[in-house]
Amino acid sequence: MNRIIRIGTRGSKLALWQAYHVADLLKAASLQTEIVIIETKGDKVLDVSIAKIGSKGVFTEELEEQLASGAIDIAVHSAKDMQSSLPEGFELIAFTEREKVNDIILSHDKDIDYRNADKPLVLGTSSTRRVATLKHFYPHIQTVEVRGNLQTRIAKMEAGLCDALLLAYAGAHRMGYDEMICHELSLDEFTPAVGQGSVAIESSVSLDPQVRKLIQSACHHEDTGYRLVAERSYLRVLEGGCSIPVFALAELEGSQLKIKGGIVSLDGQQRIVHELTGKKEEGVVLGQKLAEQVLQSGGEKILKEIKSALKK
Ligand SMILES: NCc1[nH]cc(CCC(=O)O)c1CC(=O)O
Repeated sequence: MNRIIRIGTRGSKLALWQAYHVADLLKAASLQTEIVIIETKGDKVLDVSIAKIGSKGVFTEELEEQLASGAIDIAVHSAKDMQSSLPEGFELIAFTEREKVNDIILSHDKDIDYRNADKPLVLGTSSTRRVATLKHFYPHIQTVEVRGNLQTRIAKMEAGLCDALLLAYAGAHRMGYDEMICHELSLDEFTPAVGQGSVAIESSVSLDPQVRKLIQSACHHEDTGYRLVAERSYLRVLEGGCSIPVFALAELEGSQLKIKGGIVSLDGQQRIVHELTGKKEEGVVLGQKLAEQVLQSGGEKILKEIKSALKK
């Protein structure tokens, strides 16, 4: 095909890494690509916490305008940052192969020992899931909010704001900071955010079906797809924006899909987790069932408390 696939992306280093990753996958399938950088509202308002501007679409709206006008064919995002329901007229057409899903602790100090309650530790993070999870399992750890891209966060840590950062492995790895990773956290305690570690490709529903198919066969990783469909179905029921500490991880065991997910209260006092297994093709239903179990066993009350706390 002679047509150039135009890839829209934000301009941050992580976003560009992801866009070039997708471009590489397309090129490997002999498709031509062009990268178009688009600034979003989320990139402009760096000093306000995302939980406060209202997370809905702050990093995606401008990209969607360009998708709708046909100026770009696809938009590339961290799958984790995508709302569970997209605005009408848009869809996720592919998920790239997921890498390690764990959260990690990143620091220059190799002696960080987060399990030792006698050793004071300040961790930088801006994820409510990570803060609440720390409060639950490691209440001795102090946290401080650190926003901005990874490079900015590391600079703030180096300036003394915190001893270490709590981040996704995927982002640290993509940005080339593997050597600063001092701990990989357990998936049972730090169950990741929905979609963590995969890159999502979004298009307008009116994208030429032939182009859509070519992009999917070049970029979509089937097993990752099964996992993310289930996790995103879970998230959709809980209406969890990125400011709500919900988590879910689906894993394949042969043709079976096992999904574990839950919610943790902001103060870390309550953490509800359930697990379900079913056929990998039934991810949507599994995710919904899991969400219902979590809601019925106390999750609903936690969710209400969180929503009213965030409004203040
Ligand atoms: N919330 C921001 C964000 N969105 C995607 C990643 C990393 C890549 C990924 O998790 O897929 C990160 C950084 C982080 O959570 O540490």
